[in-house]
Amino acid sequence: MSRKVLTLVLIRKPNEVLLGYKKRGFGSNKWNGFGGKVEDNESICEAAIRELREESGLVVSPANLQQVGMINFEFVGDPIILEVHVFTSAMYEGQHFETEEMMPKWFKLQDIPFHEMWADDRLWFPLFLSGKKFQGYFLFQGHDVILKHTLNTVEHF
Ligand SMILES: Nc1[nH]c(=O)nc2c1ncn2[C@H]1C[C@H](O)[C@@H](COP(=O)(O)OP(=O)(O)OP(=O)(O)O)O1
Repeated sequence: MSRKVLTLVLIRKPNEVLLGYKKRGFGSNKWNGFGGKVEDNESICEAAIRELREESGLVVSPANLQQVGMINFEFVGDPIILEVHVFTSAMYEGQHFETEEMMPKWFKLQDIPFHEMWADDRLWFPLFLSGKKFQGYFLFQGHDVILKHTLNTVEHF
């Protein structure tokens, strides 16, 4: 088993969250946070900020970026574990814009499109939205079916 470290950033307003419709690549045709692979020359926080900027146009400073989750994903038949570090910020600069990869859109919290998101999101978003920190593990069969999972709140990372 080897690991790939990835980031996922969810920008919040009091009653809304910014999601992006992924137009290509892994998880395409789903609404998701912004993120991607951590490169060799950068920290996980630096990668989170860079991927957010590249995919949405928004800029967040390191001081405003808060880690809220850490999730390991395993896919049946794939020896690579995805270690996804989930961050949030309520402070950002810039205007979001559509990129080749993502179409950003604000969603009211009661209108989050879980039926068009990764199946795990429905399980951990409530923790994230209520300000809790969490750690999870999800075993997927294909991209839609969760065979097994664990999800726990944690005090800090
Ligand atoms: N089950 C899951 N639930 C979820 O909410 N986000 C997931 C997820 N599995 C992966 N992600 C996130 C992590 C990361 O932000 C993104 C995938 O990373 P990337 O955008 O780098 O993938 P790509 O294959 O598009 O890479 P590039 O071609 O390098 O852009 O999806």
